[in-house]
Order: sequence, then C-alpha cells, then structure tokens
Amino acid sequence: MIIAIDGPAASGKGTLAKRLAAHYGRPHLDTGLLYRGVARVLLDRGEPLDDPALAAAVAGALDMGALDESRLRGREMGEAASLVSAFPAVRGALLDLQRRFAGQPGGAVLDGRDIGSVVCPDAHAKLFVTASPEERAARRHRELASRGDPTPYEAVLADIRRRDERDSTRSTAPLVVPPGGRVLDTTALDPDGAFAAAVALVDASLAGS
Ligand SMILES: Nc1ncnc2c1ncn2[C@@H]1O[C@H](COP(=O)(O)OP(=O)(O)OP(=O)(O)O)[C@@H](O)[C@H]1O
Ligand SMILES: Nc1ccn([C@@H]2O[C@H](COP(=O)(O)O)[C@@H](O)[C@H]2O)c(=O)n1
Repeated sequence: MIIAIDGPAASGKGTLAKRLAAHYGRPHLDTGLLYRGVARVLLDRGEPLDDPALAAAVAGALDMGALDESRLRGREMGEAASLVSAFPAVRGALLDLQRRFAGQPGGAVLDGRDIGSVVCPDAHAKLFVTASPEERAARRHRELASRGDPTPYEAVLADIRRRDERDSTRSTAPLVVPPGGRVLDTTALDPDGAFAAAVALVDASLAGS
C-alpha cells in the first residue's frame, strides 16, 4: 500500500505522513530531506546552488546516512532546497531512490511535492494537504521560535509565499493536486483533527469510494 502526501511548505504534511505511517504500519520517507541534502552538500563544499550539472552529480551520489538531519532543517535550507529542486536533472537523479523506497514489500508513506503526480502516480491513496499561507506561516513561526530562531512572522510568510511560487511554477514536477488526489485543508484543524480527517480520506481511497 503506497500513500502519497503532497502539499505546500508548512502545511503539516510531514506531521501527517509520520502519523499515517505509524497508523498503517508502513515506513515513511520525507522526500524534502533529499533536496535539502543536495543543497547541504553543495553549501558545505562551498559550491554554488545554481549549477544544474553540479547539483545533479551531488544528487546522484547522495548519501543521506552521512548527513546530520538537524543541519537539513531550518529556514535557509528550505530555500536552498527549493532552488536545486527546480533542476530537472536533480529530480531525475533522485527519482529511482524514491521509487525503490515506495516499492518495498508492503509499500510506504512518502511526502513531498510530486509524489502523487510523478514519483508514485499509481499510489493507493493520494492526499494533497494544504492550509492558508497565513496559517502555515504562523505554524512555522511558532516552530522556529521554539527552536530559538527569532525570524519575524512577516519574513516567514514572505519565505512561504516565495517557495510556494517557485515550487508551483517550475517546469518539471511542479506542486499540483495530482490526478486522483484528495484535498485536505487543515487551516481550521488542529493536528489531531487533521490526522482524523486524513485517516478518513485514506480509508475512503483504500475502499475505492
Ligand atoms: N494541524 C496543525 N495545526 C497546527 N500546527 C500544525 C498542524 N500540523 C502541523 N503543525 C505544525 O506546523 C509545523 C509545520 O508542520 P510540518 O513540518 O509537518 O509541515 P510540512 O508541510 O512537512 O513542512 P515542510 O514542507 O516545510 O517540511 C510544525 O511545527 C508542526 O508541528
Ligand atoms: N518531492 C519534493 C520534496 C521537496 N521538494 C523541494 O524541496 C524543498 C524543501 O522541501 P520540504 O518539504 O522539506 O520543505 C521544497 O520547497 C521543494 O522545492 C520538491 O521539489 N519535491
């Protein structure tokens, strides 16, 4: 059983993907970490983020086990990941890895931007998790503040709008509601309410209704 979860930045798709993976007893892959990993390696090597061939070479040789996840999170890494993820060659270099993860016996839960549209178009359940930009910015702002990052709310909102625009308008694998995707707007839902709604949508997909 493959569950594909897509959505814009800070919509809560990662939180939901983790909980759904535990609920259905499947492994989970946060595919955003792969793009963040590519950007991290480039930055650590002092290489530019705007060279598609260089970025694709890093993506093709990516060893996630060698990267410290705490250095992939954070505001500047989201922006850097969004830049390298727009290169078709980078996306191509990461495709096999994601499909192999999804194709393991028993399936998996993957979250990202193009899981239901490109990586796993035949997924058994596809959710598109969203929320208003203001609500997403408020959530991310609270998260950053709890980690000691003093970035003001307005700057977080601007980041989110910029990333939404870039991710939705790139030529390859843009962020879209995939064919067969069920939209879950969590603007007015707390994490438990969003999880209950997500389980209901996944169960309906699995039941074919
Ligand atoms: N329904 C909700 N209500 C309030 N806060 C939420 C909700 N869902 C998630 N959050 C919080 O919002 C923040 C963003 O959630 P999360 O990291 O799951 O989003 P995401 O879509 O995976 O983000 P990104 O794409 O940037 O990795 C987290 O701090 C999370 O705890
Ligand atoms: N399937 C995906 C996943 C992510 N991206 C890009 O990476 C950026 C960071 O992703 P997060 O989910 O960790 O915030 C994101 O803004 C996308 O540009 C992607 O293209 N495809």
